[in-house]
Amino acid sequence: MPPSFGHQITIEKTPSYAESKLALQRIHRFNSSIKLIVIVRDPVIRLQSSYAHAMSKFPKPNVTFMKWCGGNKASLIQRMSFVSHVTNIFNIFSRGQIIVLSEEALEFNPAEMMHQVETFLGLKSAFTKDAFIFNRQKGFYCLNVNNSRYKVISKHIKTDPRTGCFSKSKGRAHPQVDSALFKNLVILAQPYNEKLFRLIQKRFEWSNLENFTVKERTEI
Ligand SMILES: Nc1ncnc2c1ncn2[C@@H]1O[C@H](COP(=O)(O)OS(=O)(=O)O)[C@@H](OP(=O)(O)O)[C@H]1O
Repeated sequence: MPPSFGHQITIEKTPSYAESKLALQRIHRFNSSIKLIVIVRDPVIRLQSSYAHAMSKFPKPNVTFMKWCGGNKASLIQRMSFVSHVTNIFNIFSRGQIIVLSEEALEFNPAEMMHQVETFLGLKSAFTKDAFIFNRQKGFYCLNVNNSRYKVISKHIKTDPRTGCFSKSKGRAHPQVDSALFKNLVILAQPYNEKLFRLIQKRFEWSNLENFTVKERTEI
């Protein structure tokens, strides 16, 4: 951890820590009052995102999303279920130390989500609505480079200074998904989503059999 002054807080971002009980226990030993921000995502979209990530690192043109998912139900469930990881976090840390947020909230309402994070961390509010601007080409909210705080914010958050957007690796095109496969994935994920919602005592509007639609961004 880099040193920080009394008026600063240090933030560290390593998603894989959440998947390791040992890492969580070691973090607790390091600082038992640390605050944790857990961001989860619609698991079916998360799976598409993992595929896009894997293909960009090691391109395999013949490996379609369906092939990549494979027929191993247990392995798919393992990749789409977050509840066991979040249970570990809840068992090791007290509830007041943890905030569970969704990628969807970050993607579609970044100002509101940043406000929640600032409140949770006990910080003064810095991110107002006009700190963000929707970029049609990117398809995401980006930082508003014309906002008076952009200069300060951009010292800490790496974005393209012309657009205020994250790099190409954030917001990759997702694979087109066959609707039968999508439905099967939704069915597999749903019981684990419900367990997670019960644990965290809030719900996210993730793909389910009632609102069933294949969400596609762009074909790759
Ligand atoms: N504003 C904005 N700009 C760009 N990307 C955004 C934004 N808000 C949310 N997201 C989603 O964040 C996903 C990338 O998150 P991570 O940085 O944690 O992923 S990774 O480290 O690259 O694996 C990335 O996932 P993919 O779309 O699957 O690439 C985005 O969907």
